[in-house]
Amino acid sequence: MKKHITLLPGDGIGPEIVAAAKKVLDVINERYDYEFTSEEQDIGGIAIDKTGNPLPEETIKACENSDAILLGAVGGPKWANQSVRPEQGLLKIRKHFNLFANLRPVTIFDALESSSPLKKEIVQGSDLMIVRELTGGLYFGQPSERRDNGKSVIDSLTYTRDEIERIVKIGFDTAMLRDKHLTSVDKANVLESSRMWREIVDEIGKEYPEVTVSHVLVDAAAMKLITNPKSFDVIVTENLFGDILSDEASVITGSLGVLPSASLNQDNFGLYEPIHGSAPDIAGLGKANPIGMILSVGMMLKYSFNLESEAAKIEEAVNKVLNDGYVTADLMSDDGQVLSTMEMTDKIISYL
Ligand SMILES: NC(=O)c1ccc[n+]([C@@H]2O[C@H](COP(=O)([O-])OP(=O)(O)OC[C@H]3O[C@@H](n4cnc5c(N)ncnc54)[C@H](O)[C@@H]3O)[C@@H](O)[C@H]2O)c1
Ligand SMILES: CC(C)[C@H](C(=O)O)[C@@H](O)C(=O)O
Ligand SMILES: [Mg+2]
Repeated sequence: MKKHITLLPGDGIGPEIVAAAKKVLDVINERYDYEFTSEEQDIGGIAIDKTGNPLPEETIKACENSDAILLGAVGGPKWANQSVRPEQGLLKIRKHFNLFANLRPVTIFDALESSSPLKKEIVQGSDLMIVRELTGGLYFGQPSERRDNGKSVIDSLTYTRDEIERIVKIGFDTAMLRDKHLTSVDKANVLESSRMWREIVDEIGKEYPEVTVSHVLVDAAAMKLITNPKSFDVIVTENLFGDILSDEASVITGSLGVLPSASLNQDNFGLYEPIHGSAPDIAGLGKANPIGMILSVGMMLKYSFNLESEAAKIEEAVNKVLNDGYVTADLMSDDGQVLSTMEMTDKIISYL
């Protein structure tokens, strides 16, 4: 099998974790006789510094000519107050490729049950999937601007029926492959968009009689997620709520650094990235946890290339490394051996 992948390291710890992903890809090439070629392109702050544009045309072209995209992270304090920001590059690439379906699995590794600040009996055995709408809602609404000489400001939340229907269907399809329980998270007690969302979930639910559906308001869902994570199987929700809830869910798994994601379009073309950001506080120190990035490589193998067993091998290797007591600095551990980004990567590779 031949595949070409565009690597977008981006900013902060992005280059460190994408180097880890590349190492894993190279090893998969050698051990399983695949031909995964790759090239690096710029996105985010580094692209602004070089070209003034957070998503240069050259990057788009390279991604268009690829079978999948792996992204590290974008952003950082250097660009936070500029009119052109790194995060715009990420939003643009998601929109350009119509990557509306963002899958964020939240699975706790046995060895990390004590790494969570939550009680072990609460997190033990947690396994849920957040299906986040990724190309609509507040992050893309127009107008979005300051008004009246800065005396007021507007951000707009719009969704079309089609946009809601397609992500809700992904939510139901995902539930069918799992425990057949879908929690739709909204704010229907306040927002019209959420009331329409709820109606559409109920309509589409009729086509999935085997799936039980719960509607939960986002504020209550935020509470329930960390008090009773095992009550969730699949969560389907709009862009902003999914962003916030997925970072919150990382508390269950011990660290933001271990959660991967897939952002897919209707043809299963995908961009794969850990859910965390560029972690400016630890950038360049070799402290970044590469697990979220490496599991994102696994998601790429599974969702874009149909290599399920190879994806499972990556997860198993991560599981074994953690079971043997190896951790990175972000994972609270009393007796674990703390490894750097590359040491952790090499350890995972040695267990592959
Ligand atoms: N997909 C993305 O590219 C993405 C996602 C989220 C945030 N961001 C951007 O990243 C920048 C920093 O944002 P932030 O600080 O709010 O969030 P962040 O996710 O970068 O960091 C939050 C905390 O988690 C830690 N952390 C994150 N990833 C880690 C890893 N792999 N290993 C160990 N520790 C890790 C950080 O050190 C920090 O303490 C901002 O510019 C933000 O817009 C980008
Ligand atoms: C950086 C930002 C635009 C991004 C988002 O909100 O989608 C990030 O927080 C994420 O979760 O991928
Ligand atoms: Mg986020």
